[in-house]
Amino acid sequence: MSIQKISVIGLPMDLGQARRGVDMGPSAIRCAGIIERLEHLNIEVEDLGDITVGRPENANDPGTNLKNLSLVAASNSELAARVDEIIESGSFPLVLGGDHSIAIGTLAGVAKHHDNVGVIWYDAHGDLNTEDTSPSGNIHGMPLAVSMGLGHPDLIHIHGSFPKVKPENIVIIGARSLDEGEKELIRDKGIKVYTMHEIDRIGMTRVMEECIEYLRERTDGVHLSLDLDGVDPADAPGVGTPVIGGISYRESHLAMEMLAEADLITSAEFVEVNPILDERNKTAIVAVALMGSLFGEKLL
Ligand SMILES: NC(=[NH2+])NCCC[C@H](N)C(=O)O
Ligand SMILES: [Mn+2]
Ligand SMILES: [Mn+2]
Repeated sequence: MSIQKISVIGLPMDLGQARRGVDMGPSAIRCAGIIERLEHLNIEVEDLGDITVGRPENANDPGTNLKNLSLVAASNSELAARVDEIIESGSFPLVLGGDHSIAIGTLAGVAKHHDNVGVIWYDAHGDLNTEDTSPSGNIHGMPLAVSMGLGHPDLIHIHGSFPKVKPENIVIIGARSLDEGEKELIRDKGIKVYTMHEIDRIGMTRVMEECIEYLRERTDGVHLSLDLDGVDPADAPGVGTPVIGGISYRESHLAMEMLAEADLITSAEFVEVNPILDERNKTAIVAVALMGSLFGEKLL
């Protein structure tokens, strides 16, 4: 089943982390031409605009070290409902962030439609912290744990019962910065991870072949959650938590083309584009090129 229609929706939220500006991500990605790019691919495209995000009155809710918990939770509930609606209508949800905490809402909306959803987490980080292990209190470091049902009740209960995703249905690609608690969780739950070591060692081609085969066997739909900081900061400098030694633009491009060929992905989000930290919108341009490839763009 190839994709007939894509619905683009933005969540311009920067409250899941400490560096302002990632709320301008959806706008930067539209400026880089995402809608026109997708329209060229003979797929019907609709742009649903952006979800409205509340203004933070004080950074911390009483009784928790999670920053902006109530606003992050509210925005994610709204996103979950919108993603749910998009899938219900037979369209493919393409979510533009925003910081990575928005994956909580996307996955909650997606999970409604699957018994066994798979996730590709393309990221320098694991985003597997809980309030007990987080070094920062930033919710963008937690969405994958939340989606497994681990974390604050206000987050794990968004849009339905938990867990949204089973640990054995997750593949992390590009990891090179993991906190101690995250490493423990990965070992504990047996989450499949291709760190930069494996990418260097066996190459992106084999990593993607293995990843595709692994998820095809066990899932009934696969969500791609692509954090632009998975890409090396030389190619994607406009991110709030850059980590050197990342996946190149070329390798990322290949990974997206292989996913397009595999016809495996059923929803996607591109997050953490921060135009304030960027160089002439380079990171948004990279994001748009990767989306083009994901949806089947070819040179010839
Ligand atoms: N989506 C991201 N960029 N996450 C970065 C997380 C960094 C760190 N592990 C933390 O918990 O704060
Ligand atoms: Mn990251
Ligand atoms: Mn991330």
